[in-house]
Amino acid sequence: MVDSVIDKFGRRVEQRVLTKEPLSSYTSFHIGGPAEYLYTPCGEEDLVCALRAARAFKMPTTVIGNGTNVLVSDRGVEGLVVRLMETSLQPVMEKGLVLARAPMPLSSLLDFAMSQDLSGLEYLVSIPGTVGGAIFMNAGSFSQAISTHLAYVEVLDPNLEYVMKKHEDVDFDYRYSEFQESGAIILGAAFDLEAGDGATIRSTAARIRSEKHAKQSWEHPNAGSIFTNPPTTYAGKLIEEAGCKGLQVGQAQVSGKHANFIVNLGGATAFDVTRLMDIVVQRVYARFNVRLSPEIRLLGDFS
Ligand SMILES: Cc1cc2nc3c(=O)[nH]c(=O)nc-3n(C[C@H](O)[C@H](O)[C@H](O)COP(=O)(O)OP(=O)(O)OC[C@H]3O[C@@H](n4cnc5c(N)ncnc54)[C@H](O)[C@@H]3O)c2cc1C
Ligand SMILES: NC(=O)C1=CN([C@@H]2O[C@H](COP(=O)(O)OP(=O)(O)OC[C@H]3O[C@@H](n4cnc5c(N)ncnc54)[C@H](OP(=O)(O)O)[C@@H]3O)[C@@H](O)[C@H]2O)C=CC1
Ligand SMILES: C=C(O[C@H]1[C@H](O)[C@@H](CO)O[C@H](OP(=O)(O)OP(=O)(O)OC[C@H]2O[C@@H](n3ccc(=O)[nH]c3=O)[C@H](O)[C@@H]2O)[C@@H]1NC(C)=O)C(=O)O
Repeated sequence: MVDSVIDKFGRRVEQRVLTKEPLSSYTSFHIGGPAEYLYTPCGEEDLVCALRAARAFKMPTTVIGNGTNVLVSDRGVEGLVVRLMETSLQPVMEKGLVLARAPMPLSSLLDFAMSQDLSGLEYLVSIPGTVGGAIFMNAGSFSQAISTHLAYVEVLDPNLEYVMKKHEDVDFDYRYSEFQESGAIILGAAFDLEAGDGATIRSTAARIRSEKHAKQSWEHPNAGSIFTNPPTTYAGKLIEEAGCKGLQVGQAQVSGKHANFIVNLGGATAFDVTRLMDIVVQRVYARFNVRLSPEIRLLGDFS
């Protein structure tokens, strides 16, 4: 088996490739079957090397960050799964911009901004993903999003060419970035932040963090909000009013604390979660004539 990994990816990449690795260990839901190959690159040259190899073998490629907004199929994911998550990375300042690589945890970016008394990212507190995952999802809260203070994004386009895109040339919307359609891989980003008062920045972040922890469900593995909010209302409100709080399929349950969270009570499968999501969608539709759309990204085969 090791030989075939070397044959496919070469010696440079081989040591960091795991075969048939359960993805449940890499998702906040603690759900998911095996990746055929799971690769955590050591820098961008290695990443490109592995992607070229996958391409040469016509192998499908899937990118994950910290796995906090994904539901991975019980059958796992075919081909190469690239995990872009690296806790040792730190932001740097250059020409007045804060530069962050995609695999960096958002919390490191926030820590850095706070240490420099820079304001603008406080609303990203307690979002447990990476910088890359947050840009892909245009993550945010309280009507603010990571795109707000973005100066530019560096990506690998589908031809594996390096491209730098200015903020104004990227299509962003609520929980949407054009990367969800283009297939580009986010490598890094630059943020244009404002100088602020350190104490105010920290107290705002602390307040947002405690508000989120008070409302949201952190006691069992989950993936944050399951559905996006419809334009003029809240998914959690509709799900609660449709009588779905506490509804359970297998070990997956609509949280009793926040109805737009599904929690894994222990050993839930992706099948349990998708069945539960279907029931919630049907009940909300029957009651309010509103069709909820998933925010979480489904990876692997769900047919
Ligand atoms: C307790 C909890 C609270 C949360 N609160 C919030 C919140 O307040 N606001 C909010 O918006 N979200 C929230 N989330 C959801 C989630 O944390 C965010 O969407 C986060 O940005 C996902 O980042 P990630 O690195 O975990 O991405 P992943 O879940 O690993 O991936 C998400 C998607 O991004 C793609 N992707 C990841 N990295 C890259 C890359 N470098 N290039 C291209 N594609 C990439 C993946 O293919 C996948 O489709 C919460 C989740 C949890 C568990
Ligand atoms: N100086 C100040 O006043 C403030 C500073 N900050 C800083 O900003 C940075 C970002 O803060 P924050 O985003 O809150 O990140 P943190 O890394 O501090 O995480 C906050 C807490 O949330 C928990 N958590 C994260 N993800 C999940 C999950 N999926 N399910 C359950 N629990 C989870 C963590 O638990 P676990 O450890 O188990 O992962 C941790 O206890 C931090 O470094 C923090 O120090 C934030 C607010 C105020
Ligand atoms: C967690 C995520 O992001 C969160 C983000 O942290 C918070 C920050 O306040 O705002 C959004 O939640 P949300 O819209 O559910 O915010 P909340 O303030 O908890 O609830 C909105 C409204 O719904 C009501 N509500 C919520 C949950 C519930 O069980 N019942 C209910 O009636 C609340 O009372 C409130 O009036 C984001 N979710 C979406 C889909 O936009 C995520 O995207 O994964």
